Amino acid sequence: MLIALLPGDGIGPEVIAQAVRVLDAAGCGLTFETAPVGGAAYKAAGHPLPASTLDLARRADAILFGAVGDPECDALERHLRPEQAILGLRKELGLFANLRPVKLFADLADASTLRPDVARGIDMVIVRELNGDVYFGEKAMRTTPEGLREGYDVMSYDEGEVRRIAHSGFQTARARRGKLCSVDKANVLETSQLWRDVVIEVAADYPDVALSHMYVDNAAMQIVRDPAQFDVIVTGNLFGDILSDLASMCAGSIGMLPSAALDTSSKGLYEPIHGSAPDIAGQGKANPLATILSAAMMLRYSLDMAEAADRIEAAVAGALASGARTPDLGGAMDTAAMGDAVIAAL
Ligand SMILES: NC(=O)c1ccc[n+]([C@@H]2O[C@H](COP(=O)([O-])OP(=O)(O)OC[C@H]3O[C@@H](n4cnc5c(N)ncnc54)[C@H](O)[C@@H]3O)[C@@H](O)[C@H]2O)c1
Ligand SMILES: CC(C)[C@H](C(=O)O)[C@@H](O)C(=O)O
Ligand SMILES: [Mg+2]
Repeated sequence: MLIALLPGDGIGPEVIAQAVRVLDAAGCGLTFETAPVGGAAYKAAGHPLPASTLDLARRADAILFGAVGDPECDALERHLRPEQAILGLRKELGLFANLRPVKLFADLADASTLRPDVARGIDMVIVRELNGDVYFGEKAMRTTPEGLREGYDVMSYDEGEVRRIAHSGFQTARARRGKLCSVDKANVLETSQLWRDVVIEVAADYPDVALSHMYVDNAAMQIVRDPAQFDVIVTGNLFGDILSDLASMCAGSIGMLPSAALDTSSKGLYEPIHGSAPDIAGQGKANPLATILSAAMMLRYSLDMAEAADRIEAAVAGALASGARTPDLGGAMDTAAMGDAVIAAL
């Protein structure tokens, strides 16, 4: 099995290195090919997503992605910025369904920003649409007739885009506790009204799943008030981006949340939900567990290696149970030492 390794920028290479060590230690027998992406690729090749990197991503059985984003690239034109690489990969490969599991490991209740009794209820998946929404609508800067600068980004979804992510949401819920909460802003946005209408239509195919709807502002509050009420959330690209960072702190740290970006085939891109964290890059402070858990998702969803995925997830739980903590979790362990702890638990 060929894995495209795209470490990217900042802490990306640091966390990817630990995931590769864990995959090797688990005896997965994978072949890795590495390619530059993001700011690193811009600096080396003049483009954040070089054709050779996209080609590797297309050839590989799965993609393991670190993070992109480099403050030195902030002044570039938008199409050359590092973040375009991850947006481009998701779009070019048609990876529209982003599964972001939010789970509290048994030993991490003390790291959650919620009271431990509330935090213990967290076990949900955020199913985030990845190929549409305000991310991919027409966008530009222009000057108004009054001479004012104006920026705009068009938010849109067509019903086909909503229907396919709704199916992902219902199928994810069906395989879990059978509860799906669709999150939108239908009280204000036409995009969201269409979203809600189509989700209700798709629900007819899933009579075994209990569907509810929630406005996104309320959802943000409810996730921190009582996360146990959620099984699966399905939502659009922007709302899912924001809610998943918010939910991560309920589970202890943004360094804990993995993700899978999937199409309808077995191909997938796996990445932590966090970014390149320039504030801690190069200091060994990054928590690699989100990336290690992303690698486990890759084994499960793309490589048909569920047993190895289970072992890696159990090893993460074991490392945490043994007291392993990076600084984001209130400890002092460095990135490689956390990798060591997972390998020891394996
Ligand atoms: N998928 C991606 O590649 C992705 C995702 C989010 C942000 N970004 C990019 O990353 C750059 C930085 O963005 P940001 O600061 O808003 O978000 P970020 O997720 O990089 O960091 C937010 C905060 O969380 C901390 N953090 C993140 N990951 C951590 C980890 N594994 N262990 C410990 N602490 C961790 C950081 O130190 C920082 O304080 C930007 O260029 C942004 O566009 C990329
Ligand atoms: C870097 C950025 C484009 C990206 C997004 O908004 O999707 C990130 O925040 C994420 O969550 O993967
Ligand atoms: Mg994000």
